Amino acid sequence: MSAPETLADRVLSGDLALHELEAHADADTAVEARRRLIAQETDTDLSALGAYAFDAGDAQSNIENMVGAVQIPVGVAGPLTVDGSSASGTAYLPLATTEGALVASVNRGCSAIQAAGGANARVFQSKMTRAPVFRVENVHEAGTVASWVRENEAKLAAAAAETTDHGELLDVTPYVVGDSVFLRFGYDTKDAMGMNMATIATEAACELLEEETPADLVALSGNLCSDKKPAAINAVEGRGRTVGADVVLTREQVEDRFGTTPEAIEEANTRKNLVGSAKAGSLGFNAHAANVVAAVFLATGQDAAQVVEGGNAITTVDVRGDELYASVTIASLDVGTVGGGTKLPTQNEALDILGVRGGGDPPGTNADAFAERIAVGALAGELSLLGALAADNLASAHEQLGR
Ligand SMILES: CC(C)(COP(=O)([O-])OP(=O)([O-])OC[C@H]1O[C@@H](n2cnc3c(N)ncnc32)[C@H](O)[C@@H]1OP(=O)([O-])[O-])[C@@H](O)C(=O)NCCC(=O)NCCSC(=O)C[C@@](C)(O)CC(=O)[O-]
Ligand SMILES: NC(=O)C1=CN([C@@H]2O[C@H](COP(=O)(O)OP(=O)(O)OC[C@H]3O[C@@H](n4cnc5c(N)ncnc54)[C@H](OP(=O)(O)O)[C@@H]3O)[C@@H](O)[C@H]2O)C=CC1
Repeated sequence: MSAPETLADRVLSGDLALHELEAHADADTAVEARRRLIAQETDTDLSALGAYAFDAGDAQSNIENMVGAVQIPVGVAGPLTVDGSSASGTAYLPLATTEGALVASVNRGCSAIQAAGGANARVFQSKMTRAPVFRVENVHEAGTVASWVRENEAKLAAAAAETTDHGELLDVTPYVVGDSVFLRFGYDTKDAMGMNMATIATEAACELLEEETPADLVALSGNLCSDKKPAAINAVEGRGRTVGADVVLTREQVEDRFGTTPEAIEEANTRKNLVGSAKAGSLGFNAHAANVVAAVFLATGQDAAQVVEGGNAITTVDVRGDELYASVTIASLDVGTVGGGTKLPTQNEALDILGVRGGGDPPGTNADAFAERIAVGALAGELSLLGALAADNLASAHEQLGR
């Protein structure tokens, strides 16, 4: 095994490629060699990047050309009691962020929800999607392929099942545009977010489809999935977990926690989250659901690019007599408690705070509980920010805490 300096010199001399270092040293030495080289080449001090708290070998399936790790401060909001289909009881919410005032705000929302005895939450659908695109001759052939798919879903499911123990093909929906056929495959991926699982399973199903029909696969992802892009299909049909949360607060709780009235919060929600979002052509009819989604995703090893879909949320607020009803429904929350970045040690610990590390019993229940806790966290964030806007103290809060 070579020392980091020797390895770095071999890369500089052209003897080794930058990405080949792990084949010539243990993972931590390879990372150190690469960091030295980049520091030298860029004349920088990268010692903070090198101060990370896990073995580089643990991250080998998560990163290539590793030079270190960035650290994001993690705070907690809560306690927060959830009555869900899988989540039950009280837990804290780990939030990784650099936006001052965010944790304080979510914490304030949590304290209001706690005063009300907790929030309800429910996963309505769990379906990760992958939508390949096929070339056909013309619309007649497109019709033939779509019909074959509708009649042979069981065969496609069997082909997909060959590739995974946990994944299950739920449905396949054909969409035709001229000589292109898109098939939106939807899978129950249990506790995995499921994007690798669904992609591998869909490839197997596509091989069968190409054997049995005139369709030619052009791309295994044809963007109707729709992964990591703002898309109405996810907002309408859902993707990953579709999950809702709601709570009823008394007038006293609203006044005590937010210094404003139920009527003022309702008006802020209507004019901002509903009318303002409609005028903006927004897909998300909420204030900042993505703030909570992003902070929990970073803390727990979710795929950060899928925050795009996690922002597909609608917040409703209604005065009911002398009480305030508030809800958040997230259409496409892509979460897992196994796989991807969830297995890294710090991310594992964050999942432990929520009590959802690893596979659930039965499978799928941990990721369901996780989704429900995120939805309630988003509700806490919505209530607090709407409260701050209604009481006109958003700017002053960020002057005090956020700078
Ligand atoms: C900042 C507060 C919470 C002050 O709120 P406050 O009511 O003035 O403060 P308070 O001292 O009376 O404390 C009330 C509660 O807030 C919490 N709290 C208070 N301070 C802390 C703290 N240091 N650490 C942890 N928790 C804290 C805590 O729960 C506390 O209760 P207690 O425990 O004392 O009984 C409030 O003004 C607020 O929430 N403002 C809104 C800020 C916000 O939501 N920012 C989110 C980011 S904005 C953004 O990114 C999106 C945006 C705005 O662009 C989207 C859009 O277009 O709408
Ligand atoms: N390939 C792509 O196109 C994309 C990939 N990604 C990346 O994909 C990764 C996430 O993919 P994902 O498939 O979730 O994870 P992994 O690829 O890490 O696979 C997780 C595997 O865990 C196994 N498993 C064990 N216990 C359970 C359980 N209780 N529930 C479900 N599965 C279980 C499953 O094996 P088995 O299947 O054998 O049952 C599953 O396939 C992330 O790193 C993400 O960044 C993101 C977007 C696109």
